[in-house]
Amino acid sequence: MLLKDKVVLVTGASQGIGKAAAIGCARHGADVAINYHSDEAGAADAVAQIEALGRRAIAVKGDVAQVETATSFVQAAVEAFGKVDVFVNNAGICPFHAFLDMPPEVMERTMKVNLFGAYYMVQAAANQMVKQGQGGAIIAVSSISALVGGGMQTHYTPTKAGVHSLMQSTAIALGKYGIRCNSVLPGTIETAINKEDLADVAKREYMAGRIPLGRLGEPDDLAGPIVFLASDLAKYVTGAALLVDGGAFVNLQ
Ligand SMILES: NC(=O)C1=CN([C@@H]2O[C@H](COP(=O)(O)OP(=O)(O)OC[C@H]3O[C@@H](n4cnc5c(N)ncnc54)[C@H](OP(=O)(O)O)[C@@H]3O)[C@@H](O)[C@H]2O)C=CC1
Ligand SMILES: C[C@H](O)[C@@H]1OC(=O)[C@H](O)[C@@H]1O
Repeated sequence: MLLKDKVVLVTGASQGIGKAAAIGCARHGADVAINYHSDEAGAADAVAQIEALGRRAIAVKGDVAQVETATSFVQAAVEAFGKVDVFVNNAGICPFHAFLDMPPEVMERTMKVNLFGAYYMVQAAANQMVKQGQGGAIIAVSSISALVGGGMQTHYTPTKAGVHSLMQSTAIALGKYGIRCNSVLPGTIETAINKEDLADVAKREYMAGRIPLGRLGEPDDLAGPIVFLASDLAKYVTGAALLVDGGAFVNLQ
C-alpha cells in the first residue's frame, strides 16, 4: 500500500490512462476524486471500481479548458475528503490534423484543454497543498511527444512539451513547500484518443514495430509509474520526466 489514506485527484479519468491511474492509486489505498468531461458512464464505472476496492471516490464533471473548473474540482475534493495529497493532471485531446490547413479552432481548443487546463489545475491543486502545509505530489501526463514530433500533431506536441516544462518550473516554485512535481511521458498507449489513427493497420504495425518491448502500451502500464511518483518511494524525485514507452524513444536502429 504505497498511498494508504492519501487523497488523489485525477483529471480526465472517465477512461484511458486517467481511469487506470485512478484505479491504480485506489489499489494502493487512496481515496480518489476524478474529473471528467462527457463520459458519464465511464466516470460512474471508475467510481464503482474504486469503491469495490474499499476506497472512497467522487466524480466531478467539468471542462478543464474553463479556468473555474480547476478551483471547483479541488473544492469538491476537499469537501468530500478534507484534503489533497496528490494531483494527477491527465485530461487531454489529440485531434489528428495536417499542419498547413490546421483550423484555428482545433489548434486553440487543443492548447486550452492540454496546456492552459493543466496550468490552472496544477495551480489550484498547489494552492490547496500549500494551505495544508504538508507538501504533496503533482504528476503531469506529458508524452514521448514532448521530445519528438508528429506531422499530424503540430498543435498537440507543443502542449505536451509545455506540460513537461510546467513540471520543471513548478518543481522549482513549489520545492520550498515540499511539493514534488514530475511528469510521465507515455509512448503509444491504446485508448480512445488514437483509436481512429491506429485503425490504419499499416500505421499500427509500424508503431508497434518501433517498440523494443514488442507491443503497444495499455492504460494500466502507466498506473505503476504514476503511483511510484505519487508515493514516498519517490520522496527525493522532483522535476523529473519518466518515459513509459516500451523503449520506443531510444530505438534508433
Ligand atoms: N494514448 C496515448 O498514446 C497517449 C496519451 N497521452 C496523454 O494521456 C492523457 C490521457 O489520454 P488517453 O487516456 O490516451 O485518452 P482518452 O481519450 O482515453 O481519455 C481522455 C480523458 O480526458 C478527458 N477529457 C478530454 N477533454 C477534456 C476536457 N476538456 N475536460 C476534462 N476532461 C477531458 C476525457 O473525458 P471524457 O471521456 O469524459 O470526455 C477522458 O477521460 C492525455 O493527456 C494524452 O495526451 C500521452 C501520450 C500517449
Ligand atoms: C494520440 C497518439 O497516439 C499518442 O499521443 C501521444 O502523445 C503519443 O506520442 C502518441 O502519438
